[in-house]
Amino acid sequence: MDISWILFAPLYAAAVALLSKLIRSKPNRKIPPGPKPWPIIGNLNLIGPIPHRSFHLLSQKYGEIMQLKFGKYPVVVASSPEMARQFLRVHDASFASRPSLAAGKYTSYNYSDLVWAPHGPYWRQTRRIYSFEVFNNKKLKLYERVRVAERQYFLSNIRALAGKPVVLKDHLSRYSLSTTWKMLSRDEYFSEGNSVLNMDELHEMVDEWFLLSGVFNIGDWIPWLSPFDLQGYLRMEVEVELTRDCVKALIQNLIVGSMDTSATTVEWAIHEILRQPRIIEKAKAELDKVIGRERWVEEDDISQLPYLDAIVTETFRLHAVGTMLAPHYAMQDCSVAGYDISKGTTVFVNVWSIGRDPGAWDSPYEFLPERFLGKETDVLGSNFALLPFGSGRRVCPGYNLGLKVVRTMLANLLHGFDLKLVDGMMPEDVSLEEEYGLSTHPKHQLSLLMEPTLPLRLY
Ligand code: HEM
Repeated sequence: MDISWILFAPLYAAAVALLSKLIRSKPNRKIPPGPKPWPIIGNLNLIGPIPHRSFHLLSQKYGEIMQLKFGKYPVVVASSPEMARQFLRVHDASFASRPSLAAGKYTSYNYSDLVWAPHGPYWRQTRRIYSFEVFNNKKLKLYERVRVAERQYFLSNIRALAGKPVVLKDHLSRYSLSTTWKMLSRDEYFSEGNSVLNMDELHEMVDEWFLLSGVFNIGDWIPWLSPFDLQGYLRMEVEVELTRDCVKALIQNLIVGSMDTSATTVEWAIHEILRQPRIIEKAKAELDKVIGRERWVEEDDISQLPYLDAIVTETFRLHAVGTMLAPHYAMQDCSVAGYDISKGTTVFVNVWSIGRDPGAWDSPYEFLPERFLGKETDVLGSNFALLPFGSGRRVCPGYNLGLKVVRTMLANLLHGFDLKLVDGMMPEDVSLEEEYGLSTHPKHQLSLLMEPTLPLRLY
């Protein structure tokens, strides 16, 4: 009996499967260019510890829209203002969801927060609560006195440390957090000696949230590896014992949103201007002229301080804390700029690349606030070359508060203190190295001497 068919049976089966797959696959699909994926890992091997830089390098080869595979899942990266516009404005409705990554499951009570919630009725309702109950202009104005009181506490604390090196980051985070917390609860979230919450624990929680939310967890993309938790991220689950998950997740957003983003932006601004003392001199001259030496800078003064505002805008350009926004997710098949993007694709808008796009910016790698002087520059999502808060349906709902805090915090630090480097450090030694996360920080924290410059009764 001829039994050769037994040997060839697996081959026949494979050929039939391939044929039926080809028949089922959609004809003439045009996929964005990108590197060839490996079996199992796809292109994960190309992503280094600072993913926006890895994407940036790849985009130089494959272009402003490219497609990779993480495991077997498609990932598209937009790296130009026009591609950002395509995903966040032209096709916003198709890409306004989030992928179901481990970060959202473990840090945000099973996607119950606003950052990780998939697009749908729950997300819409929580967004409405944020917009009307927390961030509307009237409410923000009402709570200006809270921000002023917290600012005073922040500035006095720093003044008390005159002559000693100050790790500015800790004070900045504490100030941002206390501002939001008191607007929400009218309560002390911590106080020296009698603490409701321990600041170090809270810091740890926020740092973990941002780290976990930003990481590329291998188990997300190669699901059969997820039980092994190869990078150890899932073991780092945030340990806060609370019960009502949705409320907890939303409050958690307010805490992490306010504590890290504004403080990190100011931290980056200080790193950049310490490298160029002329910028500090120019900003101080403007503050002396407009504000004088007898008072602090108030929120309403900012429109009179174009140079200060230009420093903030330039910081957003080079150091948007969300270097790739939060990941977006295709809810349906969609054609973008002539390419077919499949339902289920994760989309990253590489704001880090866009801020350095030579087609959009002169001398893109130079920190040059002057480029914004005499121009109306939008940072809230209509200028796709500058997207620190994102754009479209998922634009940051806290931008109004974030902008107020960043601008006044930086203005008052420059107005009320001389910032001096310690340990013989020279301006050019100030590091711009990054530590990646959902918010990207300076890798090396700075210690500074902060000498008061206004009459002491003001502190
Ligand atoms: C300088 C300050 C801030 C910056 C640069 C910033 C930046 C961002 C970015 C880039 C996104 C993602 C947008 C996208 O995925 O397309 C975002 C979303 C978000 N931000 Fe902010 N943010 C800031 C302040 C705040 C504050 C103060 C809060 C709350 C207290 C906040 C709460 C949120 C929330 C809840 C989301 C998720 C929105 C959604 O997915 O629908 N942010 N932010």
